[in-house]
Amino acid sequence: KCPPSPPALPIIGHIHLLKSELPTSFATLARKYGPLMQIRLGAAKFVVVSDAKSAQEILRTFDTDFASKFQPGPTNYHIYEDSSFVNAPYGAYWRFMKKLFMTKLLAGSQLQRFTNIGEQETIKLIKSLLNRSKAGEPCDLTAELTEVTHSTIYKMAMGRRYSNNPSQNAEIRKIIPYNCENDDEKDVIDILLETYKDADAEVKLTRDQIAAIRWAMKELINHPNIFKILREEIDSVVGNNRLIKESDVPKLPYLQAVAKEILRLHPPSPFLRRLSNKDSKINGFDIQKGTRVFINVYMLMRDPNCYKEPEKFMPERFLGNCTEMKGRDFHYLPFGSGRRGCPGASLATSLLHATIGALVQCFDWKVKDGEKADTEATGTGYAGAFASPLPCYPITRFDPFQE
Ligand code: HEM
Repeated sequence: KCPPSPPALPIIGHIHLLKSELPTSFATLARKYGPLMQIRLGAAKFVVVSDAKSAQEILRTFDTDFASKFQPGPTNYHIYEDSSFVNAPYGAYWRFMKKLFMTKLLAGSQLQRFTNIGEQETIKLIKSLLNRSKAGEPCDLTAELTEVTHSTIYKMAMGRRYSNNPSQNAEIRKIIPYNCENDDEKDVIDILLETYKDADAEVKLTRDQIAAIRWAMKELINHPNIFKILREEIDSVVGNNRLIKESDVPKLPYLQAVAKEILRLHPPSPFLRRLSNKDSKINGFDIQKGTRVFINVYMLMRDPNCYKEPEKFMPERFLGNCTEMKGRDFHYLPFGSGRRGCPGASLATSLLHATIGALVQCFDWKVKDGEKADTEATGTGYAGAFASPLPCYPITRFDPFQE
């Protein structure tokens, strides 16, 4: 019993049924063809999952059987195909990297070091925006955030060897040796260097982080009432003589709710990708070994049976006991779930809190050429909204560095 499929055309399959925004196109088809459907894009076949029950079966009950990922593009053109941790097949290499991430890179003092780097970079961002504000200049917030995120990732990867000179960083990247072809000969350093040179990981991490902050600022500019509540909360906890810090966050539930709501409404990765390692049955349908699966988390996180007025930006839904979310883990998946879930989730959220908090604490925001920040829908293609420019004016309201 195979999942149903919309009528296909020869050669192109279902491409003609899709608009440029893939998550919403798949959602429209799923409403007609059901929570599990087969889609063919040219020669490539996929199963698209659109309900929490099937997602739970894949990500929890049969997690190991679906623990590999397929490459989103043609693999022949993937330069770092063999070294990518983000896309690595489930196996010894992935397990080794995962362990390294969880026990060394994203644990204990390293995690604290990353959080400190995040805080230093936020200070740099605020200082740069204060200068813009003083000069009465507009800024492209996306460009500023890109700069900060790149520099954060380089500092995390290179530690003390990182320099403040951008051209030197480019040089460092060029000279890192990368000639170990044979998997058996790789040592820890080779693998770490590969991870560092992993274009997928770097692009993805940079893109996700920037997309989330950019969406947060757009929604906050367009919802002055929510902006005001958030600022009042920050003022009441942090006071008015210093910049917000990561350690303030536990006392800032509204800030946490804003970040959660941003990731619900605008997940930087609207799809999770899985590749089945063996034949299985999901939600009553047969899924063959080798099937490529897209889980449409964009749709799950806008399910009207789970969220009241799902299209609206309402951080309140994540406050208090959060009854809306009880037992609904598989309706909230901005960081994925299971073995392949995002190991950087807590670091990412803590960077998100610090940056959004500081931007709200220090500035009023005006959008160039008009009242509202344009909130284009999901962004085109497979990925979430890419980092398009966000031109706006920061108006200094509080300068934590004033003597
Ligand atoms: C707002 C920021 C971020 C978002 C929304 C995000 C989201 C995601 C998502 C959805 C996945 C796929 C999960 C799945 O398939 O179940 C993922 C994987 C991953 N993320 Fe993140 N991420 C973010 C930031 C970070 C950061 C800061 C790091 C590292 C420091 C990180 C490291 C990774 C890695 C290594 C994987 C691949 C894990 C694997 O395949 O086993 N992410 N992320």
